[in-house]
Amino acid sequence: MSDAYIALADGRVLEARARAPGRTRGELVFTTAYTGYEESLTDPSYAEQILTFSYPLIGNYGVRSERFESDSVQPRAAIARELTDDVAEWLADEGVPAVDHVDTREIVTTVREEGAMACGIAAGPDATPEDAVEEMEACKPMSDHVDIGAQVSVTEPTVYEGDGVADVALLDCGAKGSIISSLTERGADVHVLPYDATPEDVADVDPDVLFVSNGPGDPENFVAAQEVVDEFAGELPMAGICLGQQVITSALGGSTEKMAFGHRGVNQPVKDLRTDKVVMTTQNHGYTVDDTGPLEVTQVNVNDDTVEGLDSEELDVITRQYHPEANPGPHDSLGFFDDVLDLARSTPSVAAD
Ligand SMILES: NC(=O)CC[C@H](N)C(=O)O
Repeated sequence: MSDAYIALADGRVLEARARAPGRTRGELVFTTAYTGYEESLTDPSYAEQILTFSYPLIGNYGVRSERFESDSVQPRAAIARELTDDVAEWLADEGVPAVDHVDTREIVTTVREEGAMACGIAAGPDATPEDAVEEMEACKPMSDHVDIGAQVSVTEPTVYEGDGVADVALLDCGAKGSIISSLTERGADVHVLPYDATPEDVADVDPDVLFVSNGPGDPENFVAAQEVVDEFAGELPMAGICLGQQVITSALGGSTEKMAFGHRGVNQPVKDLRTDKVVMTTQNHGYTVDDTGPLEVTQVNVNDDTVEGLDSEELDVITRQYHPEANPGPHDSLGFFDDVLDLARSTPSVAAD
C-alpha cells in the first residue's frame, strides 16, 4: 500500500513511497542532472519548487556538507525513482518531504508537455490522496511569491575576503555559495548585500563591480535589485548569473518571460556567437530574457536559441543565463569569473569618479 501521494495540477494523483514525511506544495520542475544532488538540493534558486530528478538513482555517493551551496535544503520537496537512505535521512532531518518508487519518466513527460505546474505532496503513514490534492490547490503561481528574495537572502551585509584584488558588491538574491567562492578564489573581496539593498548601501561599499546573483522565482519581483542596477547603469561595471542576467536586463529596459518548463541540468549546450565554440553548461531556470534592451546577445542555447549570454561594452556589463560556477557540472565556462575580475579592474570605482 502507498504511503505517499503526488497531486498534479492536471488532476492526476500519483502513488509513491514516503522517504521523508510531510505535506507541502510547490511548482513541479525536473532536472536531468545525473550528478550533483547535494548542490541542487541546496541551491536557493529552487525555493518554492518541487524538484524531480530524472536520473533514476539519487544519493549513491552519500551526503557531504562541503558540497552544499547554502545551509539548508531549498526545494520544498524531492521526487526520485529511488532515493538512498543517506539522502532520505538528510531530507527527513531537514523536514523536507521526499518520495520515491514513482515513475519519474511520467512526471518528466507531463512537465515537458504541459509545463511546470502546481503540485502537492503528502507523505507518511497517515497521508491520503486528498491531503496531496488540498496542498496542490493551495499552491500559488511562482510570480505571486512577490517577496521570495526575503526567504533566501542574507539580512545583514557580510564580507568574504579574497586578496583585495577587487571589491565586488554582490546583491544576494539567493546566491549559491560557489558563486561567492569563485570570486574570492580569484582574489576579490566579496561584499554580500541583502537582495533589497539600496543604492546607498551599494555606494557605501565603493565597489569595482556590481554582481547580481542567481535566485528563485520571477525576476520581475526583484524590484529593489532592479532599482540598484538602474541607478548605477553606465557608472559601475555589472555582472550577473541566471536571475542576475534577468534582473540586469529588465532594469536596463529589456524584459523576461516564463518558459514552459525551463532548463535544469548539467549538459545544456551553449554557443558563443563570436567564436562559434559550443560549451556544456549547468542550468536551472524557468524564466528567460526575451527583449535584451541595450545589451548584445553573445551566447545562445543550441537546443532552443534562448539567450545565454549578454554583453555591453558601452555599459560594461556581462551576464550569463547558465551557471559558470559549475557546482555541479562541467567546468567549461569558469573563465566567466576571470572576465568579471578583468571588468572590475579595468574601470575606476564609483567613489573615485
Ligand atoms: N538559477 C536562477 O537564478 C533562476 C532564475 C529564475 N528564478 C528562473 O527560474 O529563471
